[in-house]
Amino acid sequence: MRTGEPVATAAGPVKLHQPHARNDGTPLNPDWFDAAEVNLSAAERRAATIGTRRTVKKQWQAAWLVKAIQCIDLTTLAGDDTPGRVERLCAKARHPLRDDLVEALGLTGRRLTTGAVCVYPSMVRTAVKALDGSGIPVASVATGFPAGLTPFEQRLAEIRYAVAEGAQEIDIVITRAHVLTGNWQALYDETRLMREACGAAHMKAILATGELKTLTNVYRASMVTMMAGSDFIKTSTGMEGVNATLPVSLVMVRAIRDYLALSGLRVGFKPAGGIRAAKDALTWLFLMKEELGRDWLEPDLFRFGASGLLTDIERQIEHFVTGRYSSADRHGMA
Ligand SMILES: O=C[C@H](O)COP(=O)(O)O
Repeated sequence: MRTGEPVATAAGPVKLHQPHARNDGTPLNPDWFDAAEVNLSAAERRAATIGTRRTVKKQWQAAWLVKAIQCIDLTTLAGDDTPGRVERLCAKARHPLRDDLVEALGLTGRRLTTGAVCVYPSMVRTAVKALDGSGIPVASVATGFPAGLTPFEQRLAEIRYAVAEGAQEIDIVITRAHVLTGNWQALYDETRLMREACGAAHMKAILATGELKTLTNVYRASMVTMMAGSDFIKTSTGMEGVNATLPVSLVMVRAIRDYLALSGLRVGFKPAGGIRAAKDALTWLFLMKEELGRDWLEPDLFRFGASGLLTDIERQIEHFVTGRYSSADRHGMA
């Protein structure tokens, strides 16, 4: 490649994070989802074509990968998280690519960061301090993540705590039982109260789709949590047996499209859990572009929840720039 040539134009220019208007929700409208039935094999067939319909190579691929970096919620959610690990993660979020790669991509002097850093509530303060002045928001999981089965008042208190510590985004988990028993009113009411507890912080609702049994349940839960005011809907905690998949993502983005058509309100999407390959990240970006359009390729409406994805993206960009792969352990994360 010719070095120094700006690549970040194929999927659009590198833009500053611009939060979109919030989703204030609507009343619970069962008419919007009661009759919905999702055909599993049709969803699987359509999902299987997404990665095959478009191939991007060389500088175009590098540009899409830069876009993917900007949309990552760089995550650590492990029992052995330490302040030191969170600080290293934040340093990586500020500076996701090595200087020589940034220069070769022609992006020197441009702001290139991940979309956010995502941590447990007790790590929010450390992350906020480490990201000071960077403009990178801290996202906190809350509400008894990952199972979401602590007493409800404690779940709300956890949201308030994370917000008070400085989190600008809260990733809540829903009560799966409400979906599995079809108690949409309870799901709506709980999610509304969580949204209230978030205050000015944007709320992402984690559906834990691997535990919802059917794609029809995924569609209905998506609609109800959007009506309750979720700013994003998110596939998974990363801790379920099955996490982000393309068929589930397709159903959720179609729900976002339907909700937009019915309410006029835009909701973001966050696939999370098990997304580690740069190639897979590209497939998700293509899905967003095809199903929802260009606006859903920006961090205000699209995020990857991922702990390891950046490692592979950096390797692929290094390969594009130098023609060689280095081993993954050269791209330390946390
Ligand atoms: O929300 C983010 C997920 O927990 C990340 O999952 P991952 O570690 O499989 O990338």
